[in-house]
Amino acid sequence: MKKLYFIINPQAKNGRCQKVWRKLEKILDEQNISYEAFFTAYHGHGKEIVQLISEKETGKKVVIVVVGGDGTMHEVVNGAVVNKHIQLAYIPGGSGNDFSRGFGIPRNPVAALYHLLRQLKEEASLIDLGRITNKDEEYIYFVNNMGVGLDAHIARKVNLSKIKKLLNRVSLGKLVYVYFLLKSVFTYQRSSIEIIIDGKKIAFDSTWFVTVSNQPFFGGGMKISPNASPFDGQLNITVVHNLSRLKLLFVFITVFWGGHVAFKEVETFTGSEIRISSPDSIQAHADGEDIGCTPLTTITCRRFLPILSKASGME
Ligand SMILES: Nc1ncnc2c1ncn2[C@@H]1O[C@H](COP(=O)(O)OP(=O)(O)OP(=O)(O)O)[C@@H](O)[C@H]1O
Repeated sequence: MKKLYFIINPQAKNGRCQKVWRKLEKILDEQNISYEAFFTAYHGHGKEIVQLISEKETGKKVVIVVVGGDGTMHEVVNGAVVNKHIQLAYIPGGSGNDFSRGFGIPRNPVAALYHLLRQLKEEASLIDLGRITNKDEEYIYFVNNMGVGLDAHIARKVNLSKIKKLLNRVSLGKLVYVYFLLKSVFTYQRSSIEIIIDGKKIAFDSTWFVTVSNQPFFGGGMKISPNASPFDGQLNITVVHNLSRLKLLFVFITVFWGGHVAFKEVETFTGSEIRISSPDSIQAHADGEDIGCTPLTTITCRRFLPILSKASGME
């Protein structure tokens, strides 16, 4: 049996993840499953805990299970990439949980735990990751998506918001992205952006955002990139530009089923190296976490991270 570690963000979903963990802990204890649990205490701690586990278990195969949201998964992924003997798994405990949508993991945390326990006996699947190089030449990996423009602006607002707490309390946490979109749509300043995809330069005026996806979902269930797959060695780029504020709202409704890609103002591309720059620096995010501003270069890291999940529809 592989050694099992849990990294729990007790603050995910505004503290409701603690309740989720208590349920999971009870099942693990009832089934006499041996594990160790660590709790994140601050932003960035998830990555540090992975390093700690890795030093303790040098060279041994271990499974690290994230119990939290996409932000915690992002931190753990960034710790795990340098330790090839670590396999990752995920139990949704956050507000958005797009990782579980994109990787076929049950949305119910208890069902996700049983799913994981079954997967422990199986081989892990190697998935693609995106790797961003920022202007300080630092690497930032993402598992879901990265973006520049309005999506990063909203991600920052969401992370700092009090309304998220309120919505989580009535189990509507994933609507927080919708709330901030509605708030930002009439004030956000669009920009010119230049993208170079595998050497081919494309310039866009009046751009709302550019999203680079490894899997289809963003922002708590929006199907921003319906064709993205973490197994194809490619990243999927979505550019929304030259669109009036009112029409953006209309197009936005269709993003929940991926219908937005039919609009002429929504352009999609695929590539394995994407350079994004702009005359003024524009906010960027990776997996919903603030990562500074443009210019940025993103590449695909093909079949880079072992993940324990093999739901139907996945390779
Ligand atoms: N103990 C802690 N106190 C405060 N913030 C923390 C703590 N542990 C982790 N964090 C930070 O909380 C942020 C949000 O965490 P996470 O994404 O897991 O939950 P969420 O926002 O509820 O879910 P989602 O991202 O799926 O919407 C992350 O940036 C993470 O670094």
